[in-house]
Amino acid sequence: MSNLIVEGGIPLVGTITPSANKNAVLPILCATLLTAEPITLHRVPNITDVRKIIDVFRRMGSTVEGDLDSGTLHIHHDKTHFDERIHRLPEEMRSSIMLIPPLLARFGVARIENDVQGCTLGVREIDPHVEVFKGFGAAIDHDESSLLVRLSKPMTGFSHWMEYASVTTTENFVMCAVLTQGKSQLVNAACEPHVQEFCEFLQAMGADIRGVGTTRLEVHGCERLKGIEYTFVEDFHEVVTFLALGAITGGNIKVKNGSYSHFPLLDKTFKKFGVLVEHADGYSTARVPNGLRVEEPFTKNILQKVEAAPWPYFPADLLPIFIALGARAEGSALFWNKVYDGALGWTSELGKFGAHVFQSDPHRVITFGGKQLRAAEVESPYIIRVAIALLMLAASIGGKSTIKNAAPIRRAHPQFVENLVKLGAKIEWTAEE
Ligand SMILES: CC(=O)N[C@H]1[C@@H](OP(=O)(O)OP(=O)(O)OC[C@H]2O[C@@H](n3ccc(=O)[nH]c3=O)[C@H](O)[C@@H]2O)O[C@H](CO)[C@@H](O)[C@@H]1O
Ligand SMILES: C=C(OP(=O)(O)O)C(=O)O
Repeated sequence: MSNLIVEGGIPLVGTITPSANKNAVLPILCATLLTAEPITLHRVPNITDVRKIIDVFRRMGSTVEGDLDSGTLHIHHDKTHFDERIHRLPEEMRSSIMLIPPLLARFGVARIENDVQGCTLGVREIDPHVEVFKGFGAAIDHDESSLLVRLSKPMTGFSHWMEYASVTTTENFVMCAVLTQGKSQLVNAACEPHVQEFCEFLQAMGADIRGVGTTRLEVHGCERLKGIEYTFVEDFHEVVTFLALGAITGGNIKVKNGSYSHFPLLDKTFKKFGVLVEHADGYSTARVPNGLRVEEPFTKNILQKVEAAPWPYFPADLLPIFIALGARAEGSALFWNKVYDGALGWTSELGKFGAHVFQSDPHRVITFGGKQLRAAEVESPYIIRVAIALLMLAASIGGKSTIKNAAPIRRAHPQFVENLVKLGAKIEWTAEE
């Protein structure tokens, strides 16, 4: 188990260039398998999920050159082979399921282990994915430990209305459709910034995808996709995380940000806690002029609230970051996770810091902020952004705190602790994985 030891109470100050968004990088890495031409990627983050995918590429005979220290990778899937009896796709990461469409397109078969759960946020269904694979003409065999997907003839165009806007199912739908003859349509598609970046990457490869950024996608299949060179944009999760870290520690972090257009609702949510975000000259900054304080709603008998749902709502993955702000800010706020049914149990850990947070049902917690907090030893579940939320509180409180099991941070944020040290934090890992 990897733990983080934090000597808190130090305002974090400085300038940060965020990494790329794990949830754009991983589907894009999977999509590279859709072409046998060389692909060059820049700003690839050195995170555990990326290393696992690269490892499986190499085991399948693909060439992956370059290195994750420089962030540039040259990927060539020209000698790639796949044997479903030998090749196990990476487990404990949700993105493994996005290797299925390119493997199907190239080899007509893919097998994935059941454990493609990723963060332990509650139920993470595979049924919507199965529905998509079947819709494109695949047959599914399911045993206790794995899912075998097979094609006996080329995929055919498919029109589908999803029950809910699932991110990875949308990406899988698009990957099935881009090389399938004819037209495919998806209604209730996810449109998160990472889904948009992923579709734009495929468009650059030559895919005909219409409606990117909306909930209706239309894909016209093409014969082949070409190799390209691509540079990842800054991760909005990381931009938000560093702004929040600056705000909660009473510091000031200037964060490089190339995508202000995604920020209006995020900025508004920061403002609910007294944090004023400004964007100028390619950077974002946050000020807390009157201390962390929950903005009173005008409507009587309601709490200030943050409501997380599929984009363009506030993103569920960022909820823990704002729960940490809520636990610190004077006043009460309701946090409502409309996506996951098991993503809030960890909030009981906040009590160890002396925070008052009440879970009213599987989807909602209320923070009663502004309490006197103390350093503590807390344990993170296997949820990336929760390890960060616990770290945020620890960094804001004087004294030494321990975040046990903080390793999930490494799934999404390269050099995270090193970056915090550069900003003035006293923080270190205690045990290596
Ligand atoms: C690799 C990757 O990109 N992972 C992200 C992706 O996971 P992932 O694509 O697995 O998440 P989904 O969008 O499928 O949603 C996850 C689960 O939430 C429930 N659900 C979701 C939406 C909804 O309207 N109703 C509903 O019930 C379902 O049980 C579903 O299984 O999107 C999630 C939701 O933004 C993020 O937390 C993950 O970080
Ligand atoms: C939940 C996350 O990732 P995954 O779906 O890969 O577990 C996340 O990125 O916060």
